[in-house]
Amino acid sequence: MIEAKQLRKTFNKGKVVAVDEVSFLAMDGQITGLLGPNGAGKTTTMRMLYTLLSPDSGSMRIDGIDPAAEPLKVKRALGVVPDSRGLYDRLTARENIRYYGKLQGLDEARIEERIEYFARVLDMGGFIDRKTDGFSQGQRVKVAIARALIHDPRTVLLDEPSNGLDVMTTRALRGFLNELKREGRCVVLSTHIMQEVAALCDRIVIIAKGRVAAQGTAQELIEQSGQANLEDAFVKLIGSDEGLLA
Ligand SMILES: Nc1ncnc2c1ncn2[C@@H]1O[C@H](COP(=O)(O)OP(=O)(O)OP(=O)(O)O)[C@@H](O)[C@H]1O
Repeated sequence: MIEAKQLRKTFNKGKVVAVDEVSFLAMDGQITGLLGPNGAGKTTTMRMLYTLLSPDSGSMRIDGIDPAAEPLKVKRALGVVPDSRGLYDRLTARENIRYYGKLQGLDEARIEERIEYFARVLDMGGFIDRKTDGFSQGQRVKVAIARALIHDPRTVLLDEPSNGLDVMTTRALRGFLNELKREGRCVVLSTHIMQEVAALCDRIVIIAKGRVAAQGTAQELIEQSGQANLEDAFVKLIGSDEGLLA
C-alpha cells in the first residue's frame, strides 16, 4: 500500500511548483491511476515515491516504510518502470534483466527462473537473447517491466507504461497488469490517456497543475462532477481538456 500525504516539490528555487500538497492512497490488489495532462506533476510524484527525488515537504509510506528513513528497504519493496526505459544497448534483453537480478541480490538459479517466467508471460521468447540496441518501444517496455519485477516486489510503479505501444502490445500489457492486481499487488501507473484509466484502474487520482483535482472510482468521479460519462467528468474536474485527449 502507498500512502502519500501532502507531497510538495518545487524546482528552480521555488519558482516552479511541480507538485503541490498531493495526497492519495493506493491499495493492494488494486490498480491506481495518476491521470493528468502533460506537465501536471505525475512523473515528479512518481519520482518522489521511488526515492529519486525528495519532497520539499509532506510524507509517504510504502507498506508502512518511510522512503526518507529507509531508502534501501523501499527499493527492495518496489518495482519501478520509469519514464525513460534506459536499457544497456550492448547487452541482450536477458543480460539486462539478469544484471538487475544481481543488483537485487538474487541467486543465479532464481534469476534464470524469473527470466523464463517473464519471457513466457510477456512473450519475449523471440528477442530475449538479442542485443537491445534497435529494440522497438514495445520490446523495450517488456524488458523494463521484467527488469523492474525480477525481485517479485509487492508494489509496482509504472510511469506512462503504454507510451509508444501499438494496440496489441497495449492489450497484452493490460492483461499483465491485471494479473499483478489479481496476485494482490499494489499497482500505480501514471498516464495522460483517459481510456487507459477507464479500462484498467480501480481508483483514479486526477492531477492538474500539481494538485489533486479529484479522486475516486470512475463511478464516483462521474457522480462528483455531475456529468454523464467519464470523459466529460475529467474535463469538468480539471477545468480543461487540454493535453488529456489521446
Ligand atoms: N528537474 C526539473 N527542473 C525544473 N522543472 C521541472 C523538473 N522536473 C519537472 N519540472 C516541471 O514540473 C512540472 C511537472 O512536471 P512532470 O514531469 O512531473 O509532469 P507530468 O505530469 O509527468 O507530465 P508529462 O505527462 O508531460 O510527462 C512541469 O512544469 C515541469 O516542467
